[in-house]
Amino acid sequence: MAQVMAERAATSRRPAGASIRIRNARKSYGTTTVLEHLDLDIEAGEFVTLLGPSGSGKSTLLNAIAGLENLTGGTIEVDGRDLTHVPAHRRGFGMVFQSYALFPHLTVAENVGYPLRIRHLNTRNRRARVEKYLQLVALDHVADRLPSQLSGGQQQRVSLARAMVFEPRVLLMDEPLGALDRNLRQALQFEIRKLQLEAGSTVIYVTHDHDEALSMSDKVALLNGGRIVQVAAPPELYRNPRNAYVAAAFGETSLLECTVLPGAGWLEAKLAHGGQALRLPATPDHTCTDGDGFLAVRPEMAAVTGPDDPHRHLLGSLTAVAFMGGIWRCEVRIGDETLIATAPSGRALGYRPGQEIGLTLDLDSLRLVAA
Ligand SMILES: Nc1ncnc2c1ncn2[C@@H]1O[C@H](COP(=O)(O)OP(=O)(O)OP(=O)(O)O)[C@@H](O)[C@H]1O
Repeated sequence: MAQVMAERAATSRRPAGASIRIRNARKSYGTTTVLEHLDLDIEAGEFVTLLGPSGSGKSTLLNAIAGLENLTGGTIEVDGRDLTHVPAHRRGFGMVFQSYALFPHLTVAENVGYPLRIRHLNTRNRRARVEKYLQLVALDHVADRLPSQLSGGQQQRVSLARAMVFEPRVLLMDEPLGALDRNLRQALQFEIRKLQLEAGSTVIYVTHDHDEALSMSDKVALLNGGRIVQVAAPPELYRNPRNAYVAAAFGETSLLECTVLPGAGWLEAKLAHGGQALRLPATPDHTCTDGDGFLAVRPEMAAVTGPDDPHRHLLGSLTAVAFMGGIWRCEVRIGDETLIATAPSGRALGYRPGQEIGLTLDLDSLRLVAA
């Protein structure tokens, strides 16, 4: 009962995450422009990932939100308050970096308690809070060790607990799992998301790992060259990419060059290589509705069949086959381009590389995208 009441009390004083509104953010170093006219809206309690290739401006944007970098122009509002010129230490955000940045001479518990000490929390409350967060990251059994006596994954969990212990409204993370091996990354991805949902904080998370972004986030902002190309929930980004860059950024996609001709209720995609054509339902999800673009095909949208199948949509030549457990992964040549298709692996494929095959396509899911 006491436990339930304590948990209720903790819940009732739990701070909700803050909302963040970035408008027309710009950053230049001399003549080099790093962020350009960037807008981003983050709702309270959202987990938003900044994803993009090296040099696309992810860290610069995160550091500007943290107050560690000054913008050249634009504004950052947090819960409606303009924080653009407020220094980092006054923003009260938690931060986690790839390098754990723990104090080497302090124990795990002292490291986690540090943000509370500088906020002058009394010893009793400090102890209780440190214990709670060490339990949350499953490290209460190593509270008295020094960071050097921990593994990399454990050290990163300490820095996570230290960033969360003062229950910040905003938690900023810059590639926090970048130095860890794959298995540990996956375990910690799950843990971070669980902790964030529990605490209700707003998280902005930088990564260049697409799978990490898709699996953890409420929303992903995909950056390229200092601009946000598309920001949306992961299923939306996956299903309805705005252009070929976004389509290629998530999962495997075959992009076939085509020319689009609009019709009444349909769009015709004339493939640039091989001379075949395809009619798709004209929905608002296509971003190329007239002229040159790409037909974006995910492997699960294209199934291999016989060349004489009356339901086939395209013809191609099978060039390679791989057994992937649940499916056969098939590389199919169409003109000069390659399309990845699948076939169920419950039975023999029945076709060998070099053979002509047919493809049936999920026409409702295919997208015609701008370059
Ligand atoms: N102090 C600086 N002076 C000049 N250019 C800089 C400076 N800091 C960053 N840049 C440039 O700004 C661009 C964006 O850098 P940023 O670190 O934000 O990219 P990123 O997407 O986080 O990349 P990565 O994934 O490699 O960390 C890069 O081209 C970088 O060279």
